[in-house]
Amino acid sequence: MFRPANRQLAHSFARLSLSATVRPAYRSAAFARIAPVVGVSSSRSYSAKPPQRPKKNNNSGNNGGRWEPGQEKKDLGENQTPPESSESPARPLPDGWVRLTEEEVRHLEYFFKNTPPMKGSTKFDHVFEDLKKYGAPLEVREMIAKQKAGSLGMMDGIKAVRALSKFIDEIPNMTQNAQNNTFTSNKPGQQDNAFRDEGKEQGERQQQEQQQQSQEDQRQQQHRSQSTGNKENQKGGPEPPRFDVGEMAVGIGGLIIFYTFYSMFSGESSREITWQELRKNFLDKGLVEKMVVEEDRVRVYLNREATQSVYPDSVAARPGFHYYFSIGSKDAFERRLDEVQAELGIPSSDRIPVSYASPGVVQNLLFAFGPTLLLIGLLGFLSRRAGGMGGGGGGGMFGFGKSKAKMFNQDSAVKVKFADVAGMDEAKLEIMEFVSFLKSPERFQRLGAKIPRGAILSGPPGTGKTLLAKATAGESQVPFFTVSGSEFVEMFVGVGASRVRDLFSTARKNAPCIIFIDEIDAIGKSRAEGGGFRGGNDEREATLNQILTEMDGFNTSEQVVVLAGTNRPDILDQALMRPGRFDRHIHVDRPTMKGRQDIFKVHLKQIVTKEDIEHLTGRLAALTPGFAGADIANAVNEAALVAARANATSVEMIHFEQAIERVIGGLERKSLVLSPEEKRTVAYHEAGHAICGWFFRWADPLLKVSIIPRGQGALGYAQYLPSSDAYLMNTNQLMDRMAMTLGGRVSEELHFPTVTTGASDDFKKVTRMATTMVTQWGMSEKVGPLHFKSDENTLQKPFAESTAQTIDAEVRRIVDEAYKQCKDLLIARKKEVALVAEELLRKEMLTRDDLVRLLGPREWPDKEEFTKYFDGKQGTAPPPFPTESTDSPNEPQPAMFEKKADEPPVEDAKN
Ligand SMILES: Nc1ncnc2c1ncn2[C@@H]1O[C@H](COP(=O)(O)OP(=O)(O)OP(=O)(O)O)[C@@H](O)[C@H]1O
Repeated sequence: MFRPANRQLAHSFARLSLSATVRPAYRSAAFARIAPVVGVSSSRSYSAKPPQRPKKNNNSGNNGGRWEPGQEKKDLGENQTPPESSESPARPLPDGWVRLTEEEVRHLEYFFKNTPPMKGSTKFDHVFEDLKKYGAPLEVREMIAKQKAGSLGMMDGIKAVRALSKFIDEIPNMTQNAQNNTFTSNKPGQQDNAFRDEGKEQGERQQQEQQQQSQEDQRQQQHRSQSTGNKENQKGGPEPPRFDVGEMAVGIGGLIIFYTFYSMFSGESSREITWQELRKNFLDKGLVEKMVVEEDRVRVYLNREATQSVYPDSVAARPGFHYYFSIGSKDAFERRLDEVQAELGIPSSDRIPVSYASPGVVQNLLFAFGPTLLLIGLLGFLSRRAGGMGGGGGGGMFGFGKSKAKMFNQDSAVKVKFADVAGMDEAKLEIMEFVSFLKSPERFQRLGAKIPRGAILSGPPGTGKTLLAKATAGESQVPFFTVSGSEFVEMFVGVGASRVRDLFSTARKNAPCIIFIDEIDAIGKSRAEGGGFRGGNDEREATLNQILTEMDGFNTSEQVVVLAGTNRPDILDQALMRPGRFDRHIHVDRPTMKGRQDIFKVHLKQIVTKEDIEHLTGRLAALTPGFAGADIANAVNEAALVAARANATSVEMIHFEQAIERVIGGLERKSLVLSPEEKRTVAYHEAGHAICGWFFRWADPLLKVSIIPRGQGALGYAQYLPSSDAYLMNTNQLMDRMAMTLGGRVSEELHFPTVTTGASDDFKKVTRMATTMVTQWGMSEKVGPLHFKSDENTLQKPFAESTAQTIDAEVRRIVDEAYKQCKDLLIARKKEVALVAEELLRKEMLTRDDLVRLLGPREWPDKEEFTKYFDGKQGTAPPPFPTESTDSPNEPQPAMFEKKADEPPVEDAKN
């Protein structure tokens, strides 16, 4: 009767078996765990027959009664079902089971009893009995055959255990049916009464045995029967058949594991010997069972049982062990063996069988082509990885070919929406089309419209190109891949292209989705650029070509939108911009006054402030012409930090103004101490700028003038409110601006015996402005309406030498005119300059109100936003917008400083 406890045991044993066969390192540990389990079944009381002795050869009387090789074969063919004894008539077996031959069982038994650590043990005797009577899975027979051939592997053991565990799984059915006195086979509908018959038969036999056995055995038997919980027994009925299928399976499982494990890992499995040793030790004593010739050597298989009796402690008798010796030629070996056998008087019918192992076709082919195939495979693998030549990138060597794009999807969601992007209504409108395409493509396809492939977002840094792309993904609710153009560039050729392939293939898998390539100019530069100075650009070109190919590869229904951001659309390859690739070109400019106000509103949402938002944002927007969205975000955050530093409960106007001042001019340099003479020079220099700004009609209205050093190298500055949204400037405005810029130096000339280096940056601006007027804006009569593109990277000038001279002369003329205009004013207003300079020396910083107090109201009407937000009632002092500065002699000008000074027209002049 199968006991649930045993079933559990059997299952755990099957699991344990697998791990034991798979991990040889745990050999002893596994065995230690197996042994107690096996020990459970050893308490059964089957009668164990003593191990059979090797049969003597009765056919040949001339060999001294030694063991005759081939005897077993003759008596009992290998793998041949033994003739059933009268005790055990043929009975059906479970599916997939075979009845082992006597020789096979004996082989197993011998293995057990001669392999440490089970040497001499009789604990498994009942298992061998079971094997004889009930058979075993076919896999066990195959294992035995392989072990004999020396090719038993781990998989054979695993297969056998699997077959057994399949059988174990069926045990509950058998147990159930056994209670109803029937066992069912695996096949539905087919009755298999193998174990029922076996059980009955065994029960009867055991009852007979029990009568013959000693009293003590009987008591032990009864005790055991009781402990199995047999119901009939408890009821006091007749002794039932004591057959326990689960217990038997556990026993066979243990046997399989032991057999596989120790066959494979029981130390030395072969040893070379000489022909002389073979002859003296084994041939002469008749211990050789067979020989197998393999190429240039011969395996010798000894009859183990005979060898064991002759050499009890030798390794030669160990299961799975064999000797081998080398041969010069097969003919010579056969001749020699014949001679020896003739000498020993062995009749030709009993001679040692010799077989020839042929390596087989596959093995031959492998030997011939294996190394070459391996080499080709290795090279293919490496080149595939290095160049990422496989479809979809394939990873690249050490992962180089994999795209580094970051992916955002619904989970790691892009939370940005169009509402978070302010001040670029037209750009939003344009890109909105992509959203509707991604959301409802059928609307477009129905009318036969081709879907736009992508768009280039161009514009100055920080204007919100990335933000806009993210918002597009956020609105469309699709995955968003973002990658920077520079991430495609690597030192290995082909990696960029591979990454592009990988990116697009991932995107296709995640369609509909958006790819955003930031700084596309890193790879998308015009291939014609660079003229004769090219070199090392092949990798970049290959990457660009790959992008072009991938974009061509989209079919119109593929919902992958490619957006790209750049600050330099002018240098992009024209192939990128053609229809069918980046169809749309969306320019995102610096925000207008209204745009800045909206952006301030977006960022002020997270700020605690009690100010009136409408007025606050208007004033801040007016103070920050030329600011990009990123500058605004930075200024707002800076204001909150300033307020926190001052322990304020809310961020106030003063904090915003200080923050803007800091963003524009940099940190105050309190550590920079100027001498009184230097300070005086700076004061007169700045006063010169301030007076020009106050009295020239077309100059920008002054907001603030200061002589506190800030940032890198600015010793003082005058700040104006430029005509922020003016995109056109006339000659008058340009001349006034140039004259105002020269005001610092002219003032120094007028008030000091010598001049300083402080006006260097002013000269640079004036020269650039004048040059642009002559060469690009057609503001010189002599040069005329011509545009000469100035490119500092090219050595050739786009004009003749004579034109160059004319340009030089015209630039000089314009600057001279501005200088004269400035000098005339400052001579006329020398007293006012001194007035402002002395006040500046006293207070270090003057506001517009101070100037009104010192100079009277400005003669020219102020701009509307100026009067609206700077009426002197709000705020302490207008923050700086440094348009003019006094340079320190040695230090470079801050880039920010210069840039703001020329907004917006001179920015164009750079091109
Ligand atoms: N129009 C805007 N509305 C709101 N915030 C903005 C806007 N433009 C920029 N910002 C802020 O500036 C930050 C930086 O902007 P973003 O990275 O999009 O600029 P970009 O144009 O892509 O810059 P770059 O050319 O240097 O890559 C944004 O995270 C956002 O906080």
